[in-house]
Amino acid sequence: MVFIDALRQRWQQHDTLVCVGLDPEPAKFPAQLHGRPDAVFEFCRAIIDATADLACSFKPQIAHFAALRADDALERLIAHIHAQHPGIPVILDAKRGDIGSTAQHYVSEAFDRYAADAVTLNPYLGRDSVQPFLDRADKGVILLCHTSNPGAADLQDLDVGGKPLYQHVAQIIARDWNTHGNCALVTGATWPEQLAEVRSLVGDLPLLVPGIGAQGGDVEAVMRNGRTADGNGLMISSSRAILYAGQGEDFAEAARKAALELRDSINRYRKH
Ligand SMILES: O=C(O)c1cc(=O)[nH]c(=O)n1[C@@H]1O[C@H](COP(=O)(O)O)[C@@H](O)[C@H]1O
Repeated sequence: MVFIDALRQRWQQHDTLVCVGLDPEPAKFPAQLHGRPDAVFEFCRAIIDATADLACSFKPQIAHFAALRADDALERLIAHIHAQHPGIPVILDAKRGDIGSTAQHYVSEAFDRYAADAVTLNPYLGRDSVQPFLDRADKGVILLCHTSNPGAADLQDLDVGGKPLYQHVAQIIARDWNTHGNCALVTGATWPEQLAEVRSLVGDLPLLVPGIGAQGGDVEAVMRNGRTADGNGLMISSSRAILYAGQGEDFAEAARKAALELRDSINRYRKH
C-alpha cells in the first residue's frame, strides 16, 4: 500500500499517532537475552509484537543495527512486520543524502533491500539528491526540517533573507518537491514553537516528531502546535522510553504499557 494511505489508515482506523522507534542497544537488554546469538532480532521482535496494535508506524534506526553487524536482523524484522502486522508502515531512519548517482543506491538499500515504506533523508544537498526517492511515489520521503537536538539551531535557525533556514526548507519541500504527495518533514518535539511555524507553512503535510520521552518533549505542546484540524498529521516517535521501559522478564509488557500510555496521552489532545 502507498505509504501515506497506510499511515492515514493507522491514524484513523487504529486511532494512534505513536511511532515506535527500534533502536537496539544490547547493554540495555534484559538478562535473559544476554549472550544469545540472535538477541537483537529477538528483542525487537518481542517489542514489535507487543506494541503493533498501538503503532501508526515502526521506525528502525539503521546505525543501531549496522554498528552491531545486525543488518540481517533488520531485514528479517521488517519482513516480520510486513508478514505478521500488515498495514503498519515501516520508516527506515537512515538520514541519507548524496549526489544523484549514489542516491540511487540508497533508494535500493531502503526500498528494495530492506523493503521499508519510507525513509528519512537530509535535504542539505538539494532537490537532485532527493529526486530518486521522490520518484518512488508509493514510498514516503521524510526530510529533516527542524531536528530535536540542541544543535538544531546552529544551521537550521540561521536567518536567510529575513526568515530562518528551516522555514525555507519546509516551504520548498511542501510547495515544490511534493509533486507525488509522498513528502513528510521531521520536526523535533523539543522545539514546539518551530513545530507550530512549520505546521502553519505546510498545511496537512505529515510530520515525524521525535524527542518525546528520553529527550523531554511535551506531548500537549506537540499536539497543540503540530496536529492538523482533524487531529491527525503526526507520527510522534519514541524509542528508548518504550524499548527500555522494563529491564526484567516482562520487558515486552512494560514496553506495551509505555506505548499505551503515550497513545492515550496523545489522544487526549487530538480533538480539542
Ligand atoms: O529522524 C529521526 O528519527 C530523528 C530526528 C531528530 O530530529 N531527532 C531524533 O532523535 N531522531 C531519531 O529519533 C530517535 C529518538 O530516540 P529517543 O530519544 O530514544 O526516543 C533516534 O533514533 C534518533 O536518531
